[in-house]
Amino acid sequence: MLDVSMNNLQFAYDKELVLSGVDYHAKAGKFICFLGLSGCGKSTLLRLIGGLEKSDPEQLLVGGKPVYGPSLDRAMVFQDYSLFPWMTAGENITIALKQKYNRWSKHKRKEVALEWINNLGLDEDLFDKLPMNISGGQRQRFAVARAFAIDAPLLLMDEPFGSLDAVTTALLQDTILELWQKEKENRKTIFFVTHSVDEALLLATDIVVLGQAPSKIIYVQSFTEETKPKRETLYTDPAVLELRNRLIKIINDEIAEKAQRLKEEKSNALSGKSKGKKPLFFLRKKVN
Ligand SMILES: Nc1ncnc2c1ncn2[C@@H]1O[C@H](COP(=O)(O)OP(=O)(O)OP(=O)(O)O)[C@@H](O)[C@H]1O
Repeated sequence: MLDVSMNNLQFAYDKELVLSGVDYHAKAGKFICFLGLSGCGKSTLLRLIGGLEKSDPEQLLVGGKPVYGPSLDRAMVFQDYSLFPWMTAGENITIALKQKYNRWSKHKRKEVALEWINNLGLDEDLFDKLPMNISGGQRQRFAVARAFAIDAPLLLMDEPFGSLDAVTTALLQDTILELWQKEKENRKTIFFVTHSVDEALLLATDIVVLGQAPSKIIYVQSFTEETKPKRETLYTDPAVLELRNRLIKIINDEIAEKAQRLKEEKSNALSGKSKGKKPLFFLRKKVN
């Protein structure tokens, strides 16, 4: 179980400021879904937590410690390219197990991998196939199986079902929820990026909406076990319907505001009235 603290977290790619001061504390065992406009910095935030980008060590703490790089404590699942294409789907799991549990025998690694393949509803015959020879849904199941198999206390998922069909997505959403809920007191902390308000409503204990870049958090909605929306009542419960409308309005307002800002910037540029944009000096932080 790991908690995550973002303290005025700022980040820029070269001179492009993406996060302008994110303050958030995720308690261990929560399922946090990030929503926000395309380009607002959701994936960047996930990459920072995962240690794939470097932040100021004081601005981001995982389990109370600064993030200096990737770690087996933080498993990641991306929308695409989640598996190494040159290994079989099964080896993608066993290699991760070898890294995490280097004393385990080959037999034990395969046994645990097969157990997780079964947990994800996959046919064991797929173990020896290359990722290119199985379906997109099966690849994502293998990626999720790998993430759960190494038992990382923190799971980072970036639109993991974004390219899958609706039925496969629904099945995988239910599987993830079931696996996460099953752990009771020892639940993983999950950060999950999505564009779908419904997906966030279905999965999250906490929905966090980021504003347009350079972004900050503009809205947070937390649920208890009792108030957390269920699939059966996602489209009938008046409280959930009201919340869905509120979230959609927040996002639509951001879209309208961004469109207006871009229009003004374009018109200023055309009329030569550039406001003299201030240069941004928030460069990628170097951590040694
Ligand atoms: N490696 C990179 N180098 C430079 N700029 C980047 C890099 N990755 C992302 N960006 C820029 O940072 C901003 C935030 O990107 P990010 O992918 O975090 O947004 P997002 O909210 O996840 O978007 P989407 O919902 O479209 O996936 C964008 O303007 C993007 O162009």
